[in-house]
Amino acid sequence: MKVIVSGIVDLSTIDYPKKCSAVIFLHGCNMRCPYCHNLNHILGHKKEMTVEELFNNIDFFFADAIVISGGEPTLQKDAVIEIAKYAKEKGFPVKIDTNGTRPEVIEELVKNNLIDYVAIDVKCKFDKYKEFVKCKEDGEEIKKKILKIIDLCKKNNVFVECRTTFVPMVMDKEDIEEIAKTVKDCDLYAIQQFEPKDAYDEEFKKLPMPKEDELKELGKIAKKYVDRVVIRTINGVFEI
Ligand SMILES: C[S@@+](CC[C@H](N)C(=O)[O-])C[C@H]1O[C@@H](n2cnc3c(N)ncnc32)[C@H](O)[C@@H]1O
Ligand code: SF4
Repeated sequence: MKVIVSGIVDLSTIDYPKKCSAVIFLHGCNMRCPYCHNLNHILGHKKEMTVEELFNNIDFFFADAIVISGGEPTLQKDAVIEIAKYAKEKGFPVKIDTNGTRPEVIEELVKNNLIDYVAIDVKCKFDKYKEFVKCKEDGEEIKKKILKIIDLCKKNNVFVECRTTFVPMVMDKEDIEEIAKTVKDCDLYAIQQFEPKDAYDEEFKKLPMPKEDELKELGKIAKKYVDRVVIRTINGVFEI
């Protein structure tokens, strides 16, 4: 089988907490998040290869873990499973970044011991979802799917992070409060600093980057509900 890849990063120190990872960006996405800094690249680049060819393209000199990201990697179910199997056979821990819309793919990974870390993006308050990210599911469906993934991971001892990229002017503390209440059972909730430079929607390139202090205040709100909260900024990761 062939994997449709948009890019590979041989070494990242930020994509897998506390590890140096190689990141595989799979092509395609079922959302159109206006703030997304990857989507233009993902949609514009496409290369088909086998999993073996993919791994031969990665320089493993420093990396000690694999991150499967994108785009939305779960859209390529068989590819994700094969990549995870290949990585596990080579002894690498595997993390997947997902928007949460394909719990069945995460279930297959979890049930077959092919995944160590699941990071689920929770985009905004659930009643704003459809309009904000242009997905086909409504907010309630998305919420059920996200909760199913959290439950699966918790029951099978797979680390599960939820995270929100905070975009000023279009989100506020109510978004964070509702999300944190909903995902309270996850192992970690991260609030990420929006970087406007490469946003998919031109209008979002004009929005400001949220200040660290603002994110810390939001982190305190989230902390009322979730045991472990961090904020991720261009200056690093801060525990709340
Ligand atoms: C590009 S997504 C790919 C994985 C998956 N589709 C998802 O949405 O989680 C990976 C991460 O990048 C974050 N991200 C996207 N655009 C960003 C931006 N402009 N600034 C900061 N983080 C951003 C997302 O919120 C997500 O946590
Ligand atoms: S942030 Fe993730 S879900 Fe949203 S458009 Fe980008 S790749 Fe797709």
